[in-house]
Amino acid sequence: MVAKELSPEGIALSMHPNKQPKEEELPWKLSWHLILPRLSPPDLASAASTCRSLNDSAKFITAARASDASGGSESHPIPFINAVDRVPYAHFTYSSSADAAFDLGFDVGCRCEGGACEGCACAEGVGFGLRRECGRGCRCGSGCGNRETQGGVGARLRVVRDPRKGWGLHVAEFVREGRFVCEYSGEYVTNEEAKRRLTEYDELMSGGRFSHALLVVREHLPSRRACLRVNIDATRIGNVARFINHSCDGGNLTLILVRNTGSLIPRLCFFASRDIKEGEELTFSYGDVRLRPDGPPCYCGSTGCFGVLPSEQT
Ligand SMILES: C[S@@+](CC[C@H](N)C(=O)[O-])C[C@H]1O[C@@H](n2cnc3c(N)ncnc32)[C@H](O)[C@@H]1O
Repeated sequence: MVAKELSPEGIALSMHPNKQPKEEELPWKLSWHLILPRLSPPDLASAASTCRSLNDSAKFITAARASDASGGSESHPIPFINAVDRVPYAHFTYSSSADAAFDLGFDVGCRCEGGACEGCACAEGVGFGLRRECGRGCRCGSGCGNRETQGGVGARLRVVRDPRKGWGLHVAEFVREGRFVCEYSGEYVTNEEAKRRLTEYDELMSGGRFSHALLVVREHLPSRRACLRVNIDATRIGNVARFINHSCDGGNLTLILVRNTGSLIPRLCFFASRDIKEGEELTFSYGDVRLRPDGPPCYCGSTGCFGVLPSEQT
């Protein structure tokens, strides 16, 4: 098989796996070293099979990706640990916080000076399961104490492979009850787009070896007559929260909607619902199994496990 590739300069290159060019015949070598880090795992493997130097670079890139799921975006590396099979890491585009495209603008916000936001209107809670934090338009600045969930993940974490559940997120330190752990970051999608994607993901999942990370959360408005549905898809773009597995007993995390002042849509944030020991897996409840009793099998291992993974009706 001959792979025809295009270097960034637009030079078409023919690479035959059985006829390797000499190193000095590779004027495009440098370009490849810029391209390789952007390739998906299958494309990286394919490029690695063409010559020794690319193979060495690909190994280096694989090791770097496996050493930190966040690619340097968080304050601590979040390594992939796999004692189960040979999958070195999961590939996705890292985004440490959800899209801020829903902000009302820079004019909305508190006027507190020097980060003293205790008791300011931005810090007032808005009900059970809801919190408010200062936003982009607030004068207090990034050092303000009312921005607990805005500095990336709140604990040391690692991504650990399980033979039946795939990757899972574990804590690498003790986490006290109530502490912020991480935001569920991803693409905000409309209800229609969420339904379309869920149908597509269902089909892919029926073929095995695919799992998605589209989370649907319903926020009941204070009147309780209406509810706002938030769909966040971390399947392609997201942060390490996409690795949090389900537990039928509710797990050790509480999902809280956090609304930044001036932002229309809340962010979804996980807090420890109890003390969590170092090495424990982080889990939460994906929802009600009764919505879809024919869902995939659940392997949460909790004593009250329903045997079925809750999933959204498509
Ligand atoms: C948001 S992802 C979690 C990360 C996922 N394990 C991975 O490897 O990327 C959700 C998927 O994880 C798997 N999963 C999560 N909790 C599970 C459980 N309790 N039992 C079995 N599979 C689970 C299912 O494949 C589900 O579709």
